[in-house]
Parts: sequence; structure tokens; C-alpha cells
Amino acid sequence: MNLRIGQGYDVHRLTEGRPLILGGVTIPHPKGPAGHSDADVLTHAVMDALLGAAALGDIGTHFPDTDPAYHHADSLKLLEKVVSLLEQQGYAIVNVDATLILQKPKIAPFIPKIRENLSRMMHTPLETVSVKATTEEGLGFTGREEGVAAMAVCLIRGS
Ligand SMILES: Nc1ccn([C@@H]2O[C@H](COP(=O)(O)O)[C@@H](O)[C@H]2O)c(=O)n1
Ligand SMILES: C[C@@]1(CO)OP(=O)(O)OP(=O)(O)OC[C@H]1O
Repeated sequence: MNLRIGQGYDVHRLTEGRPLILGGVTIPHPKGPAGHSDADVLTHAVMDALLGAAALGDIGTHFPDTDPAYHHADSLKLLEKVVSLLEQQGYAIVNVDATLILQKPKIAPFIPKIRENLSRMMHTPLETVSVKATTEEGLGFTGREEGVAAMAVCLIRGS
């Protein structure tokens, strides 16, 4: 069986007045991630994990931040494109496990909807998609609420 592992990591600066969109869910908060796209850091980490597992480059290769087509882009739609690239290469997703590193707000109430969104875009059952969150206990750039980070690992199966 052709099993391949991938990992992804992303960071965005938090700024006042930007929407906080995580896994396609808009979470009420005065600050959100700055970026060319919707800056959905969680979805970006998942996309990079998937692309990494298939050795297909990274999100910047496929969706350059200099391309106006991706200005305010919906990252869930980009995830759909990544999944379609993998499917074209004969890969199916086995599971994804992602961790969000964010001091505030608590995202636990939004995790079911985030998992549902990711699972729908990845054509994979809900139970294969895990999303977790942690603070860094007030330490570092996430602790000072200057930024948000996300990491993800995945397993994919080739044909
Ligand atoms: N933005 C966050 C961060 C954490 N959580 C949940 O709180 C638990 C405790 O977090 P610690 O950083 O204090 O360990 C964590 O396990 C998550 O369940 C959250 O919902 N949103
Ligand atoms: C998806 C893209 C598209 O501009 O999103 P950005 O908001 O620029 O976010 P970043 O994680 O810095 O880079 C990835 C880009 O390819």
C-alpha cells in the first residue's frame, strides 16, 4: 500500500478589523489574520500538509500571493482545488490532524463546523478530520496576540 505522510505550517499576523476565518467559519473577534487571501491559517496548513504528502509543492506555488485572482480568496475553495490535484494523481486522504495556536478567542464551540467544512472539501468522512486548539500560555507572538499559527499532518493513500 502506497501511504504518504505530509505536514504543513502557517502563521499570519493578527490585525484589527480583519475577519477571523478558520476552516471556513467566521468567528466573532475584533482581530483577524492579515493576508492576500482570506488568510484562513488553519486551511492553509491543511493544504500544505496535503501538497507535501503528494510532493506537489506548496500553496504559494499553486496560488501566488502576487496574483489578483487570490485577493480575498476563499481558502476552502483553494482546498477543494488541492484535493482535486491529489485525486488526479490517484491519491485519497486517509486522515488529517490539525492544531491551531491562538491565544484568543476560544474556538472549541466552532470546531464541529470547522471539521464539517474541511471534511466536505476533502471528500473524506468527518471522523478522519481532527481539529484541535491550544494557547501558548501568553508566551511568544501568539501569546501576545500578535499572530496566529496552525500546523497539520496528514496521511494519503496512493493507488
Ligand atoms: N484558541 C483556543 C485555545 C484553546 N482552546 C481550548 O482550550 C483548551 C486549553 O487550552 P490551553 O492552551 O490552556 O492548554 C485546549 O485544549 C482547547 O480545547 C480553544 O478552544 N481555543
Ligand atoms: C493562499 C495564499 C494566496 O495569496 O494566501 P495568503 O493570504 O497570501 O497567505 P500565506 O499563507 O501568506 O500564503 C499563501 C498564499 O498562497
